[in-house]
Amino acid sequence: MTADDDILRARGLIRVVHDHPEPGIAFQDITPLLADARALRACVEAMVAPFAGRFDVVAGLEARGFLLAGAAAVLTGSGLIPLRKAGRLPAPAARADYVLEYGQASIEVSEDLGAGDRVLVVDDVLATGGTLAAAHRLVAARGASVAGSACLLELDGLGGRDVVPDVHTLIGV
Ligand SMILES: O=P(O)(O)OC[C@H]1O[C@H](OP(=O)(O)OP(=O)(O)O)[C@H](O)[C@@H]1O
Ligand SMILES: Nc1ncnc2[nH]cnc12
Repeated sequence: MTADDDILRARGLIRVVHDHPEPGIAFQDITPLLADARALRACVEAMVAPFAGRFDVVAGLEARGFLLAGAAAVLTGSGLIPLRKAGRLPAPAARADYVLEYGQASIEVSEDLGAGDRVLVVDDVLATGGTLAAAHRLVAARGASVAGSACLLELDGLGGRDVVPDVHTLIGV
């Protein structure tokens, strides 16, 4: 089985949960995909592949982005920077506010993201693009640069690609 076969299979492992977390939302649940060793490895490898050698650290978005970012960091021998929901970091150094498909939120980063760092931003889902755009602002606020962005899923019809045109995504739903 090739890596492409594994990614095709990964697509079949996404569970759609209707009306979660609120009525009208078709929630794309990646839990079954994460539980499958081959699918998980193939997806993380394919997410980082276009950016090989071009980043120093992987920044992962809370919460589901952490799961993929941690794997991506270890796989590529990079450091890991958590971009946390506001109020969770003991010593935040910068903050960005944003709106998403079902609410609004803020994210923060610590001073461990430093000036000059080249950052690969990793998340599970691209929907409206609000989260990823906020992550880009946060990276810039620290004087670091975005080397690339990768998401496992891209939700069609929510405009995320218009907001962050260069994002690399694996599976469109
Ligand atoms: O493109 P956007 O419209 O910004 O939406 C994408 C974001 O929405 C979800 O985060 P959420 O904070 O809902 O959930 P989580 O804490 O479970 O990861 C998802 O994990 C992405 O981070
Ligand atoms: N419909 C959706 N399913 C899973 N994660 C999401 N993040 C934003 N919208 C989402």
